[in-house]
Amino acid sequence: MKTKKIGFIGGGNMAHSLISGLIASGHPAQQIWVADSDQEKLSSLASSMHVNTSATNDDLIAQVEVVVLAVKPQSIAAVIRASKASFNKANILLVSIAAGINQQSLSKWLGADKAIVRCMPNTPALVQTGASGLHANQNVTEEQHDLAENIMRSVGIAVWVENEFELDAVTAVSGSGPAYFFLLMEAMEKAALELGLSQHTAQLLIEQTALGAARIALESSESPGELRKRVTSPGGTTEEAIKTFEQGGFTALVKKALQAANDRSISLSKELGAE
Ligand SMILES: NC(=O)C1=CN([C@@H]2O[C@H](COP(=O)(O)OP(=O)(O)OC[C@H]3O[C@@H](n4cnc5c(N)ncnc54)[C@H](OP(=O)(O)O)[C@@H]3O)[C@@H](O)[C@H]2O)C=CC1
Ligand SMILES: O=C(O)[C@@H]1CCC=N1
Repeated sequence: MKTKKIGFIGGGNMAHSLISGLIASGHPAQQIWVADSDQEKLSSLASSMHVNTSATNDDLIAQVEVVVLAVKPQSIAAVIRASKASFNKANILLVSIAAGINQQSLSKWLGADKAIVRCMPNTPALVQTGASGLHANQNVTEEQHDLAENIMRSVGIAVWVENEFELDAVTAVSGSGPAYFFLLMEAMEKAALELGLSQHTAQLLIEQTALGAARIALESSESPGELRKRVTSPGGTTEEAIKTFEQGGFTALVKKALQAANDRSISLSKELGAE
């Protein structure tokens, strides 16, 4: 994997996270190419990460063995269509990380014989703790399958899903998931300030608590429910907080939020997909 040339079309938030994680895990920056319509963003990526830049998407495709399509879902069709001829290159693998753009549409725009992996990563790839779901079409070779998996594994964990529809759920759970935890952290910080803590102290305590909770959940054989009970002393403080969360419909609200994200992934595929 280390010797493969990887190109990113779109050098925004997610590409930045993936590229930083790849480099930190030992992938040489000289083996990475980026193209972005925003020249300022491109120069900044090149100077901060020492990756190669390509003046056009076609130049990038000519250089690499795997192209990670990291533009907004709304731009995917135009980007693929504009470079269709360049994608006519032996053994090229397209990895699309766009939310909601399905294999059927990608194949229609790119060509039915092309190797395509759909992937849903997340931004913690930046610090090599990403979580990705992947789905390959029937044209993907074993080597390309391993290549896509190795790219994602170098920045975190990677899980293949058998049915493509599962990627809508992966998007709702782990693709968007970091934002849910950040939202909780933001809300806790506001509450902590009201309770009299300084911003610095509140932030430090919340970040360390989030890290500790995640680590204990990962490393312990107990379920989150069991771990929660260990914190919740009968008649104590946590019990009051949990009761308040549930009176406000917390569990039902989380279910509704994830359903909304899942449904948006499906509606994106209808809005933006090929006819
Ligand atoms: N952010 C996240 O947490 C995650 C995002 N994703 C997916 O990743 C993809 C990218 O998201 P994100 O990184 O947040 O988006 P960004 O908008 O941050 O990045 C996309 C970049 O692509 C550039 N771009 C637009 N059109 C072209 C083009 N024709 N050729 C080359 N570059 C172009 C944009 O430039 P400009 O700004 O000038 O338009 C921008 O710099 C999306 O499809 C999203 O669904 C998946 C998982 C998580
Ligand atoms: O919000 C989005 O649509 C993208 C996909 C998952 C995370 N960010």
